[in-house]
Amino acid sequence: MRLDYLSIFPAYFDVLDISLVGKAAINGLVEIHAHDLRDWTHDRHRTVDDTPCGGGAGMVMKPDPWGEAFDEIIGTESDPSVHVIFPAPSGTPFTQSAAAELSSAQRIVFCCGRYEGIDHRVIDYARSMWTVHEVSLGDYVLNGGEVAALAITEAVVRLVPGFMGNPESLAEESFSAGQDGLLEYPLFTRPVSWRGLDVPEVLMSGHHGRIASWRRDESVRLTRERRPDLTDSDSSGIH
Ligand SMILES: Nc1ccccc1-c1cnco1
Repeated sequence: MRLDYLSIFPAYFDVLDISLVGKAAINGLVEIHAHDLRDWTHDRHRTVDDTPCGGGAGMVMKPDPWGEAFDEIIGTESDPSVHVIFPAPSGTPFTQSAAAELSSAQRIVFCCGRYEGIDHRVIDYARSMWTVHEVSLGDYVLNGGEVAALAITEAVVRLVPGFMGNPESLAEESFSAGQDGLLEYPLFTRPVSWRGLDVPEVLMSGHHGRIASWRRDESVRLTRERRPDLTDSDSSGIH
């Protein structure tokens, strides 16, 4: 899988060389390329923004640098196998199932907007050429798409076959299919007693049936408490 990042702050992605994703890059599972959008400007100030047509506050990212960067990084041929991701507050909520789908992609290009956003024709052009995803991480405001791109990268790459040492651990995580769309149950390890707090006895009983039942009950309780929106979804085991 090749991952490209287009940003006016490409140094954000240096962290990928040290994180878990870095290991995948080393063993050849993942190829990381970060690019400075200003490399595709031609004026002395390396300008990437301009005032919004129709007025309004702030600045909008000009289409030209993006178009020239696309030509060089992706090419000028249409190819639906290339996934282009625009993190944006107006995007579709990013989910674990979207991460799972993207984990089989051979090529993902992250376009990290800043200012008030990117000239919409950039997205329209990208849609005419590749498979485009405008995605939001949640209902809050970031200063740009870089942090969202890092989060999406981690969610996707850890699902790439061969990346996780123990793929079985993926099955029991929150939002994984194996978890029935429920939140993960509380976890404990040694010591059994810590600052007057004890591991639930059932987990020390060695009775696998009771342990599984306790874990399921805890997942259902937590999901009902914190994510009632998940309790009605078809994927959750509770209704
Ligand atoms: N607020 C933002 C600004 C720029 C690019 C993405 C976002 C974003 C993504 N998910 C939530 O916010």
